[in-house]
Amino acid sequence: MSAPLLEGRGLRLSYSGRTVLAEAGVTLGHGELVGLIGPNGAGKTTLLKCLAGLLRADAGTVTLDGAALDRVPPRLLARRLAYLAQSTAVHWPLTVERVVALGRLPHLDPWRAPGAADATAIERALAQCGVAHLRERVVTTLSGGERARVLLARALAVEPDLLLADEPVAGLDPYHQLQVMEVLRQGSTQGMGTLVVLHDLTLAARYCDRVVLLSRGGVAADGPPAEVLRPALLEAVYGVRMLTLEAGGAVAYVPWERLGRDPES
Ligand SMILES: Nc1ncnc2c1ncn2[C@@H]1O[C@H](COP(=O)(O)OP(=O)(O)OP(=O)(O)O)[C@@H](O)[C@H]1O
Repeated sequence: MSAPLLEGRGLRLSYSGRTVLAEAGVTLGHGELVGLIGPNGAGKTTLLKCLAGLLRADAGTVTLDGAALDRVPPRLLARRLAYLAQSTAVHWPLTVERVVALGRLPHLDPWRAPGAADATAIERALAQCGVAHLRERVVTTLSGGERARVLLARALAVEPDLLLADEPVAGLDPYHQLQVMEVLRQGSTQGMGTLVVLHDLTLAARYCDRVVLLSRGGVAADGPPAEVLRPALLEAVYGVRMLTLEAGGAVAYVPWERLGRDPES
């Protein structure tokens, strides 16, 4: 059997003696769209950073196509893996088009100017994220939701095999939440493996092939959305009773009632 596209196993990480990741593990296959969910502070960003090679765990392994991630040459890794951070802060006053073009940097070398393939990737990413009309705008002047979509476009312009996206729909209006999830879904049909941090369980249920529920730094459940998003499990992990609304074979999850103290505190 071939190795998964990305695999993290037994990842442990502590800050000042406080456990943030406790034997966390996740796999991601080619063409899979996997939702990473869990309460604030559960360790989702930390896990994503470990999987991206941005943070070294105290123990455990991360492999890309079966090879240790830290052995993959940085330039090759930058071509294959795109990481979309939770923060949408941008400090450089570049135009939107230039920001998205930065996604092509791993594919260029000092002796080759950007070519047709680069231009195509940039145009496609601008269009997919609905920001082509903003191309001449300076990115620091954009609204939060506009900026978030520009940063996703930069990640997609890489044309990576693997996208690790930390809350790409945070701060987006309903139209653009659906647009972004559709873009991720489309990426999957073209073979891109995506691990996406989400707080919206309805989006996770509707778009993801699989959902990984993180709680207190460990994986509480990993499986198809219908198996993971069970009322009793959600109550235990989130400390919230969810209303579930079923319509046309889909399930919507509405946070309804807090059941006690914050389960991560
Ligand atoms: N550099 C750090 N030093 C100390 N503690 C940290 C550090 N980075 C993260 N933490 C702690 O680790 C825990 C997990 O943080 P992380 O950002 O991974 O959570 P998360 O699941 O992504 O949360 P959220 O949903 O709020 O984004 C939190 O309790 C956080 O306070």
